[in-house]
Amino acid sequence: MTYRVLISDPLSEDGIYPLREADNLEVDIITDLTPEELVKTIVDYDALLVRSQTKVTEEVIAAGKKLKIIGRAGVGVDNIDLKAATEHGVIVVNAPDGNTNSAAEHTIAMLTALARKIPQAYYALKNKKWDRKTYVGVELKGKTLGVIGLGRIGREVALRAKGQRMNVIAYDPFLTDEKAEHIGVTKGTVEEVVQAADFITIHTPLLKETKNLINQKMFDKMKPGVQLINVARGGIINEDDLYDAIVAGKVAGAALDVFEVEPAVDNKLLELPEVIATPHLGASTVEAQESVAIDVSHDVVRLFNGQPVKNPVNMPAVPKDIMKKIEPYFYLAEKLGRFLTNLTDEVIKEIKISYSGELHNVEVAPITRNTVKGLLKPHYGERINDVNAAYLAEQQGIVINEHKTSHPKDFTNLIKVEIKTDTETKAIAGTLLKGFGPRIVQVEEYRVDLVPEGHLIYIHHKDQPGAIGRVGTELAKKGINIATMQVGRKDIGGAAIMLLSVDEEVTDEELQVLLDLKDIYKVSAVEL
Ligand SMILES: NC(=O)C1=CN([C@@H]2O[C@H](COP(=O)(O)OP(=O)(O)OC[C@H]3O[C@@H](n4cnc5c(N)ncnc54)[C@H](O)[C@@H]3O)[C@@H](O)[C@H]2O)C=CC1
Ligand SMILES: O=C(O)C(=O)COP(=O)(O)O
Repeated sequence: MTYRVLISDPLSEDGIYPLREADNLEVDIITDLTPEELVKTIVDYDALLVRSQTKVTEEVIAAGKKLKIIGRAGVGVDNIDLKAATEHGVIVVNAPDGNTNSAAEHTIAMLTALARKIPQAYYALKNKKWDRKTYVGVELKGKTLGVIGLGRIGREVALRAKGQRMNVIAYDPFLTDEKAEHIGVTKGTVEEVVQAADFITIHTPLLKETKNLINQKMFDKMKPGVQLINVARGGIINEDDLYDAIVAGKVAGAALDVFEVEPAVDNKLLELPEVIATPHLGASTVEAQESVAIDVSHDVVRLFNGQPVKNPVNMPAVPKDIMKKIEPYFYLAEKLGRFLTNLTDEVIKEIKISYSGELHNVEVAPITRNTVKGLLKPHYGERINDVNAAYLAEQQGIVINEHKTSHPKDFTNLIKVEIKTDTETKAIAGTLLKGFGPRIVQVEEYRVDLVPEGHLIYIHHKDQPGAIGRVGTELAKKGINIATMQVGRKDIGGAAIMLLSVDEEVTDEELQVLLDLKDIYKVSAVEL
């Protein structure tokens, strides 16, 4: 099978070699598409690779009926509708490490240029003005840099600023005292940071919580003459409030790489002499572009080779060593879910999954996702996958509960799945037998030993002589071959089950014939 990859923003040709080398991928580079053109074009593609220009809206994602992965060759995914991607089962990956260094270096370049008014002086000189009075700057040494967002880039900026002999104070909700000490920064609240700083640099993602984080109220708390740098995202600093603070003389300067609306050619901030700017160049180095393109390309190749991706954004990443331990359970988990679908006709309210034995101390969320996927597949078909399984369950109001216990009675590992409706609870359990593969070992309250695959007929009957024989005879009459058979009962002469695996799918009419037999209460076909 060949998958088609659309690259809609300029990516490094040297960085996309993993895509070019893959036998199962066909790559098209079509940049500068209008939103309408993208909606039309995406229909034919299985993967979309972008930078920050392409807006991957819900409309684009919904139009991409074949779309399985969106790769962001960079960090910020605010140009991608993550909710829509998750809902449509499209995995989003990014390249979180590839441009850290370049963005940090660009921030320091902006900081230095701002302090020494280099762009303004350059512009004057190019216009034949030799002006040594207007462009007097300030030293960085001994000044305080406030860093808001001490993630990958913020940390690198802090370390470099210390090299300039600056004091660094930082705010990040995940900054611990130990980490602050290790990096050599003072930890503060966001208010403390803006109050203490001579220069403030922003390195958070653009989120609902960070939009307009730096607003009029914050400017009021800042030192007079403060200068700001934004190489993160437009909109984190409120542009109107920044404009007013500069005009009022509170803010002495701002260095902006990013803007609320890009391209930012008509932005009023650019009219102010105190504002220096670059057109979103933080990640624009040969090295960063090659690195981010390689990272997303590898993830696309991984996905289409059935391997787990390394940098998922809309699904938790699972380390390789853990994935190795849990991946063998995915098939079993999906089959347990699939089987359970047949056990109730009522609305499922809760799925409880209990993991025991070897599974009690590993990350089981991916196994849970496979169980939920199997359970909901009859309702969603191929639309459901690892990315959206939990989301779709949540949309249906189904509560998912995971439990872990260390000691299963008879198995080294056991996955027990129970579904609860308003009136009943149905259970199934399975294990992975070393050297033999997956087995279903419990269906409802019956012990079984069943390979979870193929066509099954699941029968509830009364434990009476002749019941099993009648079923066998009837199937023989129809020319249906029984490959394996499991029986289980509660008490002699009481409720019992038969689980027959047959060589072909049975029709509703054939099931009805079985249901009409004496002592047979319920018959269903289970396709695993
Ligand atoms: N101008 C450019 O070309 C580039 C811009 N960026 C932007 O920089 C951002 C940061 O990149 P990385 O450092 O790689 O990401 P990261 O994920 O390593 O770090 C972001 C940090 O922000 C923190 N944070 C989240 N909410 C916060 C809040 N309300 N206040 C303070 N901190 C908060 C997080 O805890 C995290 O530590 C990206 O999201 C992207 O938008 C990234 C690369 C290049
Ligand atoms: O990685 C990021 O978040 C960036 O902002 C870089 O954007 P770009 O890929 O240069 O359009």
